[in-house]
Amino acid sequence: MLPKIDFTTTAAYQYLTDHFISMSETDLKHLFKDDPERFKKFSILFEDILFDFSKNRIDDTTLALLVQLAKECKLDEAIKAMFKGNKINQTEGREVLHVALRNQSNTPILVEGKDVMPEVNAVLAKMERFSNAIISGNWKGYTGKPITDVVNIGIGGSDLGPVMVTEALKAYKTHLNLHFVSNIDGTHLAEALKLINPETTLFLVASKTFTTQETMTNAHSARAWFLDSGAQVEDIAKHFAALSTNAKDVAAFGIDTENMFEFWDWVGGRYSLWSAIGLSISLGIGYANFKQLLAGAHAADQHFEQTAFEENIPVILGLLGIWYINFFGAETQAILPYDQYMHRFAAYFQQGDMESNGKHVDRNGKAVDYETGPIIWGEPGTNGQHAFYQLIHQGTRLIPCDFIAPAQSLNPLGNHHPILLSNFFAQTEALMNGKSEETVKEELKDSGKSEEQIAELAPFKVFDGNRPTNSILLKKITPFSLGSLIAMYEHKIFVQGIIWNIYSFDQWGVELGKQLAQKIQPELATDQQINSHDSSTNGLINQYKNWR
Ligand SMILES: O=P(O)(O)OC[C@H]1O[C@@H](O)[C@@H](O)[C@@H](O)[C@@H]1O
Repeated sequence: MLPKIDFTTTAAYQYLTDHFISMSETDLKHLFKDDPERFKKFSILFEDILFDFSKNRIDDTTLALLVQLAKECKLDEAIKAMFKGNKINQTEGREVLHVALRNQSNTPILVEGKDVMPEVNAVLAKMERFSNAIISGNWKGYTGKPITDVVNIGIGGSDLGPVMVTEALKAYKTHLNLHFVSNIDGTHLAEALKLINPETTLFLVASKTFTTQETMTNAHSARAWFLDSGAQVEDIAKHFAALSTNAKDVAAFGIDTENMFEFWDWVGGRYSLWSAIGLSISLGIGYANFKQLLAGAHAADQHFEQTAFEENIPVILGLLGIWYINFFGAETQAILPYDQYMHRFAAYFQQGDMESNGKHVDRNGKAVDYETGPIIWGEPGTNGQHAFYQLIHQGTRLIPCDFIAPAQSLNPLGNHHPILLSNFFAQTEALMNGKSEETVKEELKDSGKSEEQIAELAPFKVFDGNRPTNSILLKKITPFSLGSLIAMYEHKIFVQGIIWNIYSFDQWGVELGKQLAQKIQPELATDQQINSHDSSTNGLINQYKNWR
């Protein structure tokens, strides 16, 4: 079981409350001037990842108090409980063991006394055989042609991870073309079907529960399209595979259980890209690269499990978030990858973070009186710079930002990469240092403006600075380094959930809308006017009926 401590009652929280008063007045650039060792002190090199957290509004005392907070909240105990396979997802009565999926050390991990590693390894071996057969062309479609296209049909955790990873690692792509269909909007499937040939397409029906309405509807439509093209029911075995925990419903759908890749209810949907849900990744970049992804995540798991909190990247990432959310009142967290391939990284962690920590009831079942999960958002640099950075630089809100960039480009084209990285370095510097009124006035004077014009324009051109950022510089985006990075962000979510005393691994908040949609669906079947809801919902439904 997890500890149930209200972090606002700890001694560290009280000290931090006092300490915050002085830190909120402190300017980051002065902290750098006062301490030449600051970068060295507040940065961590892990494998080929440099995590620089020195441009945060912290000093030695802040870090020590945040670490004390983690200790008082018994984070160490909670980490052990997760890795040991305790049922820490208490509201669903489940273990939380995505770490077992990438446990390359193969040390036994017990679920109710039984080692799960043999099962994990067996599914991985099956994924390897299957991936090799498809990629090599040995696996033939029903007319004897090799597979050229793979369509992953899944949503949420059964979609976002594979999409993000296969995009981020596109440079490692096999010859297979990947397509992802998630939305119930028929447009999503219809557009994918335009691009593929049933004779050479493999559909992966990815759903932990195998009951999700969007996925099952899309899967049935894909199956109907396949059969309409002239294929027979017995041909389905060559063109459909299932990634699921629900063998019964997979068989009922008509997918040969030989083509079922299993995982287990101790894998949360948003933590499942490491499981059979990652089959599209293995097909898209090859099994050897998929294995490297797991190895990178495992290295990060070991770092998280074994490193002192002061040197522990996920712990520090998590604590910095607590510092900004619960003391500075920050509401959002931007994730800004300076890598076009990582364009879905922020979207992926929107689910990872917001579905995990978007909770307002603590582990005692009581409503919390403090803020929990941040709003996660972001787009790749430099596009974001020309869109929303204005607000980050000069808006009224404090927005902690994570800047992520690879030192080596996978497409070294002319001088693109040095230009990209000069922007990466410049942005965190600009956010920290800002631009003083004095400098603004000097610049305006140099550009030939009159005294009057200078006085008029200057206020608009001042940057307060003192805006906090993390910089994560990777040597290169590889399957290994990406695996490590994702795992670190996963564990950051865990750290924050423990401190906020919430359950991070359930997602009851997604249910209500689903239930109501189930009720409304039959109401849309007739042209009869509806009056069973509030006047807004009735009005919208009735107008829809008039217009359809
Ligand atoms: O993988 P399945 O079971 O289709 O679930 C897909 C998604 O459904 C949502 O409602 C959430 O519960 C997500 O966590 C989950 O990833």
